[in-house]
Amino acid sequence: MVDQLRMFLDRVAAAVPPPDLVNEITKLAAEFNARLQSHEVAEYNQVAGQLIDLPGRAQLLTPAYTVEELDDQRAAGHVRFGRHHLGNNGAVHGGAIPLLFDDLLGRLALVGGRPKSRTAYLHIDYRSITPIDEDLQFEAWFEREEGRKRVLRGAIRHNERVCAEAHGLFVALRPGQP
Ligand SMILES: CCCCCCCCCCCCCCCC(=O)SCCNC(=O)CCNC(=O)[C@H](O)C(C)(C)COP(=O)(O)OP(=O)(O)OC[C@H]1O[C@@H](n2cnc3c(N)ncnc32)[C@H](O)[C@@H]1OP(=O)(O)O
Repeated sequence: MVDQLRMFLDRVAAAVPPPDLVNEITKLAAEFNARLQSHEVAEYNQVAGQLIDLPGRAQLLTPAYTVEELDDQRAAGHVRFGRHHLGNNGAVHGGAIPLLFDDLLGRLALVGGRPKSRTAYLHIDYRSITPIDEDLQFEAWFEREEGRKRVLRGAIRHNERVCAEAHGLFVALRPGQP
């Protein structure tokens, strides 16, 4: 379902459909929304975002990224942004790139039984255009850990070319901290 919805968002961004098709799709979407509404659950029971083995944790907000290598210091894999994440002129929107890094670095910050943390800051350097519709490689790694503070870095590459780099601080939550 999530794969189809990701594709749907890409198609919506890319298409200029005739008015009768717009009306038909609007009715179908309204019907799906009504059917899903009757199955709504509380946040801690929801499945979206919890399916760690699916691209982007099955969370539509995040681009579909797949982790292929993971240990408690480093993660690597690939990501593909589609038309939904287009900024302009073939380049990924500048706001979609931190979405990937926040999720990826935040996820690595948890590995190895570390307690939950939240992003305190996330700095992005846009080094070159990040293209849509291309397989891109990413890497994330720990720079250092000091008490509750975890400093992580990440990079997205298109083959040998660095597209973007990230530098983030994640602070481990104290018991009871939301
Ligand atoms: C089967 C199950 C599968 C489940 C599968 C789940 C997978 C799951 C993957 C999740 C992946 C998503 C990851 C998204 C992660 C978010 O996006 S979280 C959302 C965005 N972030 C937020 O909303 C955070 C909002 N801010 C806060 O809550 C608080 O400011 C913080 C960050 C917790 C820190 O507050 P605090 O705990 O009061 O920390 P505080 O004592 O002030 O500071 C601690 C240290 O950090 C330093 N510090 C704090 N903030 C800063 C800053 N901005 N700059 C520099 N230093 C700072 C302090 O100076 C201090 O340093 P030391 O004095 O100890 O040297």
